[in-house]
Amino acid sequence: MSKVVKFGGSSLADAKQFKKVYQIIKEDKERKFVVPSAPGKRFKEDTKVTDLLYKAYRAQNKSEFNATFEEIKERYQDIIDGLKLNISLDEDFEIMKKAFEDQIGEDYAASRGEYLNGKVLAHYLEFQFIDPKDVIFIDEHGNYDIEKTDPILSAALANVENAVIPGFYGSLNDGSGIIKAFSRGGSDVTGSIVAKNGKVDLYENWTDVSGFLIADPRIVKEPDVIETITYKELRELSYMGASVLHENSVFPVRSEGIPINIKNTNHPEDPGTLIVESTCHKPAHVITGIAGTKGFATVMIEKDMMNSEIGFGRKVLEVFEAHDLSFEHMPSGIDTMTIIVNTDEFIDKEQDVLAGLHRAVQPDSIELESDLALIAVVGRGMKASRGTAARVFNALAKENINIKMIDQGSSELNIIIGVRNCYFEPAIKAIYNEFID
Ligand SMILES: Nc1ncnc2c1ncn2[C@@H]1O[C@H](COP(=O)(O)OP(=O)(O)O)[C@@H](O)[C@H]1O
Ligand SMILES: N[C@@H](CC(=O)OP(=O)(O)O)C(=O)O
Repeated sequence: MSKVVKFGGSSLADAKQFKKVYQIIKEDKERKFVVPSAPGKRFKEDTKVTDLLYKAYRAQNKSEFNATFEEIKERYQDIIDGLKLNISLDEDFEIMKKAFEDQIGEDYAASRGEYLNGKVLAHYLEFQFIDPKDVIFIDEHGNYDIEKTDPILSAALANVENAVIPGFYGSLNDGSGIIKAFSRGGSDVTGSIVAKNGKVDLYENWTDVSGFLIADPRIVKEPDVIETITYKELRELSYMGASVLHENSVFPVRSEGIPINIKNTNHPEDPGTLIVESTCHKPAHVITGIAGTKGFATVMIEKDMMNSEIGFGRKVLEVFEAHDLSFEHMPSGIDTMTIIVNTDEFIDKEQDVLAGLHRAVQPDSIELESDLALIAVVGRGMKASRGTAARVFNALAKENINIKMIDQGSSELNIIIGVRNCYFEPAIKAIYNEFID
């Protein structure tokens, strides 16, 4: 049996956390490959190193740049000193400084957090260091290039006893050697790619909570841990905002049937959450989890007899496509069609989109609102039980929360509800209390 272990930024925030990580790795020889993130927050108001790197790269003047760069250097020096390691990152910082000044690329800048942490961790563990720029290839949209990566990465891991492979980045897949990062939280994806190509039996994802929780612990106080969850359920929850695991981490391991175990670095004895393809384990509750995100906008298009106009939906969606906008949901009535989009992506393009829609489908009216939060109630147990939607609606009605949108897929794995941003937290609490005693 062999394992990949990914440690998130919270698990590697300072020397004290590094020591826990060392202990965890050294007590189990099966923990062969280690994927570290950049140092995360040491306390609530702290800044993640990745955010400092973005800040340094975007600095408006020399003094802001110097101050931020020094802060980053200190974060690593504190770790090195705290662990009494005989390693210097001076040369790396010199190269970085020059590259930042030459504005070599934001992804390069962000990736240095994982690169440096990987170097320190590999030295501490006395494991081989593998730079993902040589073995992981990512396309321009931030997706990993399976064909290019898999043969190279699996060959690189085949004859290695132990290795540290930093998370979050690789090279652009066009042969240029340019550093390319995944989207935020992407070290989880690296862990999954390494698990697949290292042909391991288990992917352990170590973080600061004892597993995937039924709801966000920042909204619901001490929510129950989900013991077992399927890849499908997990993807729904992480896509909708459960940030503990990147939504794209599912794919590489899913094709190989490798389970993911979410574990707590601060409480390694806790069993955590097991994420599997399929399971006979009955879920503890009708719903497995609740997650959501604020910040969506609705574009409500009204036109009499819309229902009889063949091609109406296609023409509407083509306008969004032409403006490089993806849509989240599309509830519709006889004479109305609503497109739900991410407000941040939409806001700068809204007037162009409106003009495009008028040209494309000549609607009677278009109404915009930008105050929507989406909440997903997810559970493989929903298929077998009746009245789940009614319970969700009742719970919200009792709290006087108006539902602005409902979407239930025919897979019966999830119900998506739209509420105004201000009802986001109360709605999650109400649903949690309805289903979890
Ligand atoms: N459903 C959930 N279950 C567990 N944690 C969640 C959930 N939703 C949000 N979180 C948050 O995700 C955090 C862990 O993810 P993240 O900050 O990315 O950790 P790491 O630094 O280990 O990568 C938790 O501290 C918690 O606040
Ligand atoms: N450090 C990167 C990548 C990452 O996955 O970090 P973490 O494991 O701390 O979420 C980020 O902050 O986005």
